[in-house]
Amino acid sequence: MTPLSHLSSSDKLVELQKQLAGTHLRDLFDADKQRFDKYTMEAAGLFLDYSKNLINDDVLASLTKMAEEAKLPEAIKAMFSGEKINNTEGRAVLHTALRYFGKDPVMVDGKDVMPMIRDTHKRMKEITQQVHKGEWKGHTGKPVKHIVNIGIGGSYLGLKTAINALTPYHVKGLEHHYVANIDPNEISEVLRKIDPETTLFIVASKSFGTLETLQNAQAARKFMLDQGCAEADIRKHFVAISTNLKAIDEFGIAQENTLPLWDWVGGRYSLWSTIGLMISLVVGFDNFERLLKGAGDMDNHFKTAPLDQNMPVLMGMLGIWYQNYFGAESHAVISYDYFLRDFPGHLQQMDMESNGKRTTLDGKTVDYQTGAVIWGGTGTNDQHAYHQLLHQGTRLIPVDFVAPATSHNPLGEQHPWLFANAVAQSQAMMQGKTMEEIRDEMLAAGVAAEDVERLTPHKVIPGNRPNNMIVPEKITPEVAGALIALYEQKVFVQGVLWQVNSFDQWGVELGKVLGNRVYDRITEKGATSDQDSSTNGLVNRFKQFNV
Ligand SMILES: O=P(O)(O)OC[C@H]1O[C@H](O)[C@H](O)[C@@H](O)[C@@H]1O
Repeated sequence: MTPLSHLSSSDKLVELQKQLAGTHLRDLFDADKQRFDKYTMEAAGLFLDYSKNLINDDVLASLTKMAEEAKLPEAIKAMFSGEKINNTEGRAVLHTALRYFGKDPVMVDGKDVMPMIRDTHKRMKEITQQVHKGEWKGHTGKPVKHIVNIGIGGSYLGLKTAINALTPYHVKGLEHHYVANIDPNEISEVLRKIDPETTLFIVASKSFGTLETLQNAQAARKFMLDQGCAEADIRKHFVAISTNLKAIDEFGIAQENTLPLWDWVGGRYSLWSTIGLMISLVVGFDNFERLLKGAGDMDNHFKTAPLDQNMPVLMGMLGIWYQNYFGAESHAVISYDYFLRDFPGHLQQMDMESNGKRTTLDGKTVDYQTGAVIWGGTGTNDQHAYHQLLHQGTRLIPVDFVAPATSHNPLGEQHPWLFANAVAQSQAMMQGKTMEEIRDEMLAAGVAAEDVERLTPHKVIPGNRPNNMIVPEKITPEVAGALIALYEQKVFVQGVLWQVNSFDQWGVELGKVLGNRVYDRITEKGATSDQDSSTNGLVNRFKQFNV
């Protein structure tokens, strides 16, 4: 347990944890038949059942009190109003402005950013329509049939998640591909599938300085030239998105094919920006706008709902309850929807790059745990893989199940079975199975008494494992937007309570710097001997096979 002792309301939570530690979720359900009615809520098309959490009214009241003490309402206001809350980079955090459709100005450094946002939406719509109508033509005059997003991290994970979530909305006749990794296998596979005459590459990079993206963009450019596209026609096949317009120019992408981005949009929060061009191309601009509107609805809820009826606040505070008061170390998100299969990967960057920090906003080292290890996957597949550990392992792993009530593909009884499995997993985690139940079941089935004794301990499932169920009616663009925004705001809530800057990522820099140094050693002649012995050895092994 690593309580947030910088907050005086934390003491009460320590006490409540001790009281609840001896209580089973089953008992909480038995004691209060209204538990479901009490601990469910709806916002922006998302229904949340948080009744299977180790909570009671006192816990919720104390968590709310702690959020107030941590000045969460003030922090929410500061973010939405464009204050420079990213204090290590001196930046505002305004991805929320990208999905704001109201009339009020949103000011950064004395300037309303809304007209710029509307201009770029217009531009995104134009590009999308040109491609869809076959007006955007390649160097041989053929319309675009393949679009390739070259980008990594925040310039890949979010847009891919949204695009796959919206599979039923994909426009016909366009193939979409992604190149993120510097591993040459990835781009080679994509280049093998596309037709150079009908391909449009989108180079998406906030900084336009990311190694992987620049190398892949150069490889794509070379491929086009090798395939007979003249240098002067390269512009017909490349669009670039970045804050760094100078670097785009140096790379050789025409200015008219460039979309801007702003430093107040964090990479992992950028799918709502021009980085989302790929989404607009794949699902159409109207559906992209619907995605933005859904996220905007969630923002509005987050901004206006009282803390104790606020979905991102509740989910954020419940996460803190388990990480800091029950000693949980990770948090799983499991979607019972094939189209949401990329969601956990996006959440990993969104959450772990945001709150994987150990220094408070004013430079002190924390004395409590911060960001949880986020992981997950797709049901029902994962039931046949790692759910064993969720049910009988030694660790407490809170889970969010995301399970839409209806499917875009109602095929026989498959969707009811899918949903039934989601609910059953949630119920099994909560209830477990007692020794008595197992014993009685086996005896009734005629199992020999000595086998009953031998097998019972293996079959006991402790239950009492907290979980949330998120049940939208269906994954529409609005719902997908609201769902992603829900988790973004949950991450924000936790960052405020943990007093960290959720919007920088200094930790990823060291690996990049050392990567350059190791690359220099790998490409220098002769044996390498000036690094630690492991680095020297590994570099020299590489050289042995690459003379
Ligand atoms: O969009 P880019 O500037 O190319 O950045 C891509 C990614 O690079 C870095 O690794 C950062 O840690 C990520 O936050 C970012 O999303």
